[in-house]
Amino acid sequence: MTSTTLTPSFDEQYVATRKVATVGRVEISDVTKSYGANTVLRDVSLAIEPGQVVALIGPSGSGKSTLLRAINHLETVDRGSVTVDGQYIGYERRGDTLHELREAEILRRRTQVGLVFQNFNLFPHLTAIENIIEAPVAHKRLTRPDARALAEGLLARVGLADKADHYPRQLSGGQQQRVAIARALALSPKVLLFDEPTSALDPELVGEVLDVIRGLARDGTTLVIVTHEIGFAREVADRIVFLDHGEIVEQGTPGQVLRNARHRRTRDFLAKVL
Ligand SMILES: Nc1ncnc2c1ncn2[C@@H]1O[C@H](COP(=O)(O)OP(=O)(O)OP(=O)(O)O)[C@@H](O)[C@H]1O
Repeated sequence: MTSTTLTPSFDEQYVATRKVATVGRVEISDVTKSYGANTVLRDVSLAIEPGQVVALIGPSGSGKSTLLRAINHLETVDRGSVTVDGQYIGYERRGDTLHELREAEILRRRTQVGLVFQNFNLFPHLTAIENIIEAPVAHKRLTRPDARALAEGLLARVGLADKADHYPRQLSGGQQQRVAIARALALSPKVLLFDEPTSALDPELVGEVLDVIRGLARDGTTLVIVTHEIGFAREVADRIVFLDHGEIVEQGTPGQVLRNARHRRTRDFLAKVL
């Protein structure tokens, strides 16, 4: 009898180096959302396991950002629900019905889910380190000295220890985005959402932000990334979800979706972007 040693694919080797996560399970159940007559999400269901990295891809206007924002209740939905480790961010269940929580409680629960925007959203009048300090002081009741120590560690983690006292205008786009990621991490979120984190960057600055995201994936953070960077999605994601007209048309490993798409809509989209 002969035996064959299978060489693990790049994807398998990459996933094998990742830490095992136990928190950060996201469950999206039958989510439907309309703006007036425009239905932008239709019965979307998706379960994301702790530590999984999911890339959401799809044409402009397909509902990717809306779905991302529904995860941390920045967007309310018309039907369906989203939970993180079994907890609603915006609601509590009483009997058979969901009741929206008060703003203060929503903000408290939302700290479990960080969101990094395309345009960084840093406060221009605060330095890099001050931008990071504010969030844990406001939302985690950390003292300023403790928040500063945390922020210094996070700046080092994103490779910006020497830029702590720079204002956003003194930083490149890639550096600003790394400060925004450090700020999101300051609340120790279970899940990090990225809305096209590299699309506002000059091409030569994209790599440094992608490196930070790769590091987060290795550390076992649950990541949901809306991206037009199909190459990056292929490399970092465990699962690619293709959304079109508010529906999940297809999902699977990068190999399944990008090389062997089953649906014509997926193939047509990929033919345009690849
Ligand atoms: N606040 C809003 N009010 C009305 N319509 C909205 C609002 N936000 C989004 N939409 C509409 O919802 C649809 C989905 O938008 P969404 O931003 O989720 O798509 P997307 O896939 O992220 O697009 P893109 O790749 O261009 O960012 C679009 O038709 C958009 O015009």
